[in-house]
Amino acid sequence: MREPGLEIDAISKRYGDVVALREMTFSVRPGELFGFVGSNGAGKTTTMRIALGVLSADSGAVRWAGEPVTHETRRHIGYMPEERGLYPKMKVAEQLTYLARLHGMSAVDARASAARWAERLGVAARRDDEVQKLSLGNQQRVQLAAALVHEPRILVLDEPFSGLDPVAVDVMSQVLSEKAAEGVPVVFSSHQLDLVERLCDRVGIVRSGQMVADGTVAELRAGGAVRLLVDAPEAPDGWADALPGVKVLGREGTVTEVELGEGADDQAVLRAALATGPVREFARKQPSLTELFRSVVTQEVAA
Ligand SMILES: Nc1ncnc2c1ncn2[C@@H]1O[C@H](COP(=O)(O)OP(=O)(O)OP(=O)(O)O)[C@@H](O)[C@H]1O
Repeated sequence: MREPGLEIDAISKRYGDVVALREMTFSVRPGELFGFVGSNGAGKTTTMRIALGVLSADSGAVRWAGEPVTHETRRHIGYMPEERGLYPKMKVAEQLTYLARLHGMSAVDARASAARWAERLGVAARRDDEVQKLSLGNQQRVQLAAALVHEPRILVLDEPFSGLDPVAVDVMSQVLSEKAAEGVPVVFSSHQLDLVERLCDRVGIVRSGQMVADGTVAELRAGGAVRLLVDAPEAPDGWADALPGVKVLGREGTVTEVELGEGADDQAVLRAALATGPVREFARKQPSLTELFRSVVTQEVAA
């Protein structure tokens, strides 16, 4: 049996009349990079805060390696809060060392770890500067160093990529992949879906406080509708409109994009295209994570 890792089991949470989470459920295995995506207000931050224990759930459980998460377990979680949490007037190295000490490291180990992570995240030259004097992107690098400095066994990061320049995005991506390769379960939220698609082993899409899709990008694709690209240069406008179960999504130049509904036949689309003249291309289109996400969010509006 595979190690269970971090399990979020049927967590519900209300803020007064607002239902923030409804039986939110997912798990992140050791060594897995899990992308947590959803619209604004879908419940990602609330879930992460509950996993960390800074907020309590109304019901449900958070487990690590099959056991309820305790105060002791939480010392081994590296957390990057959305609201960020650095002391503005403390110097970079001082702050990282302090946070490592707070998680139980010896003074010597804490200093060494602070220096190592400052170097790795490209802020070593600013080690003696107050955090408030750094640019926002550099503050964010320090924030990631703060989440990593005590060598956590679990990483929970709330929008770690927001506001970073492309070089910092690369550094952050590498660090997260390395941590996962060391066996750490890594969960992070992001609205940058191209990045999530590139980086993550698994993705969870949250809608209105519930996990509505959870799997590898390939698995999520398999659950979505089939789309076809048909390049038929002589086809008149509307050539595919009357085909049963077929929805025309658009046409660019000579290429028409269609979506196949329940019971629709791709061969019927091909025959209809050939009836108009030559067909230069007839292919299945792989939807991007952004397109999959949009279709889930659209279902929300339709529901
Ligand atoms: N302290 C609070 N008091 C009242 N309602 C809250 C509070 N915190 C969050 N909410 C509500 O709970 C819901 C979930 O919010 P949450 O911040 O978890 O979403 P999110 O997915 O992290 O959003 P975003 O992508 O915008 O950061 C929203 O409806 C939000 O307005």
